[in-house]
Amino acid sequence: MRHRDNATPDATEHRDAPSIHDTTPTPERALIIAVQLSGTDDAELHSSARELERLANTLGIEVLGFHSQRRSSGKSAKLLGSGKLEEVAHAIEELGITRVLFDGELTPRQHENLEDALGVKVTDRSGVVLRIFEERAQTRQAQLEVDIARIEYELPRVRRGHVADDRRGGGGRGEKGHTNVELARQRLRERLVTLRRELTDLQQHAATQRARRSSAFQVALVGYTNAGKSSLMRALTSSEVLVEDKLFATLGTTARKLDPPLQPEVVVSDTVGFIKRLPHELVASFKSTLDEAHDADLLLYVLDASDPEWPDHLQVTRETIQDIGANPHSRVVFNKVDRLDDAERASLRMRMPDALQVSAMRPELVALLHAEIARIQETSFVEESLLIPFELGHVVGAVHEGARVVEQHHGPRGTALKVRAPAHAIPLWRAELPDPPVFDDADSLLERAADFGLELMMDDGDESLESGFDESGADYRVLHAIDQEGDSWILRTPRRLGLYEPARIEARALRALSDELPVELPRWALHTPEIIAYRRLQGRPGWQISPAGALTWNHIDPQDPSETFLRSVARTIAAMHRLPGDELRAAGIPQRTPHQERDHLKAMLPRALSVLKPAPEVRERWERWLAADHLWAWTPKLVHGDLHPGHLLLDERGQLSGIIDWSEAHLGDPAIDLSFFVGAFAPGTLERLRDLLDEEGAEPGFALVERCRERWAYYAVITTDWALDNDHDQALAHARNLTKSLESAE
Ligand SMILES: Nc1nc2c(ncn2[C@@H]2O[C@H](COP(=O)(O)OP(=O)(O)OP(=O)(O)O)[C@@H](O)[C@H]2O)c(=O)[nH]1
Ligand SMILES: [Mg+2]
Repeated sequence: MRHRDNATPDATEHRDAPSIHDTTPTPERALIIAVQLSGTDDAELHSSARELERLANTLGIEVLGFHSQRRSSGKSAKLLGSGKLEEVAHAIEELGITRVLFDGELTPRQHENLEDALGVKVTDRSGVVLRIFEERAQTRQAQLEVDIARIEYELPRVRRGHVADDRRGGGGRGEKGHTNVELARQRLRERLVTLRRELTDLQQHAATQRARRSSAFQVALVGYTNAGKSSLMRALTSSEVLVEDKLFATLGTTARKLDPPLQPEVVVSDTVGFIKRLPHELVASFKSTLDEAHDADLLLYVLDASDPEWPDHLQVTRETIQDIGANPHSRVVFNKVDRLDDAERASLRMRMPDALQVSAMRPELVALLHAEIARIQETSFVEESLLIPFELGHVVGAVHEGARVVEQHHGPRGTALKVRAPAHAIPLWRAELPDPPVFDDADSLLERAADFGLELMMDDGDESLESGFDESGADYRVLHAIDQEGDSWILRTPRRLGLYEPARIEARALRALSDELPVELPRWALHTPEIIAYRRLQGRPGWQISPAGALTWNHIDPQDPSETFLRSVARTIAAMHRLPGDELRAAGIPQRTPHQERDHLKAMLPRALSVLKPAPEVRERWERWLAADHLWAWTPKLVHGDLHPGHLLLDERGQLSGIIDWSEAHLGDPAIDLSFFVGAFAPGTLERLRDLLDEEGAEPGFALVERCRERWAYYAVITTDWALDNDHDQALAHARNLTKSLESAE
């Protein structure tokens, strides 16, 4: 019965086991055995065994029974007690069992002992999964990954005096005995090196292939095996992808165009299914098959709605995706809802209101998924303008293919295209264009705006504005301009290169927020690395600082801010707190968790201390705040990040009508925006504002007043850090004054 003299048990099986392609009428009959360790409850034990049964079915093995035993350790050489072994041996007799499947991983020693005790072949979980992977590996890459996993699985087992059998050749089949062990191992290791090298080459090739189509919006279907990923893929792309009611129908990924097509193009990728407790030898090869998920713009977590274990499946899938460090926008998709009745669908909707309910078998539901993909693609778009010199006509073609062109302007220096496209696509085209200049005179900036079709003149009619550039900002020069109709515009141009990426984040934040808040936000009509232009908003900033440093307040009295003003602020902040974090992250708005924020602030302290040399009690105050865990338990909310009165636009009555400069916007500590009410207004203002925030339903978190006060006290450190980075003497002087005021307050 046993053939173990010249091969490990698993390797032997390959010769004996009926392949799933065999027409053999009698399927193998198997029992599953398991060890129940303390800490594993019955439900887990059985669900894992059911999964192993499905895996076995995939290999054409029929499972006829299940035996388990509670043990304190899975490490003993015999694994099961002798009584249990007898019970299993008896069942083997009774049912005509030809194979025992162990739901776990066996050491080579345990493997041997079990086979000796039971008299039939034994396969552990790794062995089963490996065999499925081998059967299903279709692409060369998948085959290589599985071969590598197989050799890694075999290598330690050669030690037992058996020479491993590398099924795909080269491993030394038939070589025998202890004397050849070292030689056999050496060969396996050499083979491993060759396989790995080939795999690396192939992966590089795959990566370049991905890069080539990456101006397309990429959707990846991920999820548990048998959830219906391949079926959905086929329904979404009208293509033939292998679909089978077996686990692991898909190994290796495939990518196809969404059908009906969208503009710009959407590519859908299918991926390998997940399982719980993936054998460790296979983890690496499995994860490498998830590269597509890594690069995706949208991940669809596909769940089988008719499988009661979907919550587990979702968790496993999410954890693995996190492990590989992928963090794109994602949606949960329940598939196979055709198998549910209305009540079941309603209850799923209660549990997962944001999940889509679809069925690969129902075209009208597939159409819903198609529409959702289109909607999410749309939210991923950014709107920017490109000026393409006439000699680079091929870029115009590429842009038309990969973007939605919303405006086109032919000027003397080239074709200007205003496009809406996935954020990652635009830099690909920009890379082919000449670098834009830095503008330090107003006329050439206006001329550049005209190249994009925006005809503006300098605004020298308004007495309160400086003519020419406003040079007060550290990063941008600002120009006030008017158009043909006399409407006012703001033009921003960076003082240096390298501000394009932060500006893109600001653009995405503005796009995501512009219709969501009860006040006006800038709408960028022109966005390029060198110019940002928008219509000036109504209202006046709460304060203005003259070039000489004099501060004037508009429409509010900082000593007694009106109820109208404070309520309008509270209402806006409440609206910001209500925005769903997921959507904002998906729209490209960065997040800082309490942990990250604290580390970020801590890191500034040493340099600021050495420059500011504060009194000991001030230093202690700063350190105490950073160490007080209870003040760092807030939930990240949308914050403006630099909400001083100069960024608040007010109408005549002092009501907030607009907010400008969202360059620091992120998901973070709500106290950041509110701390200015400690620093810039009369004592007691923050407490008044807090009560209004409560009334308006804002969620700034616990201990708000203390958090704002301490954050304000730390503002001296933050300002110092910024002043040193930007070589800004005025800001440094300001930070010193703040520090002094803290000393006298103590
Ligand atoms: N009733 C029903 N069955 C479906 C649906 N979608 C898929 N199936 C069936 O579910 C089984 C698995 O489908 P696949 O598309 O191969 O699943 P997969 O997620 O790609 O599986 P792996 O490639 O193994 O990870 C097949 O028998 C499909 O016919 C659906 O919406 N409704
Ligand atoms: Mg599949």
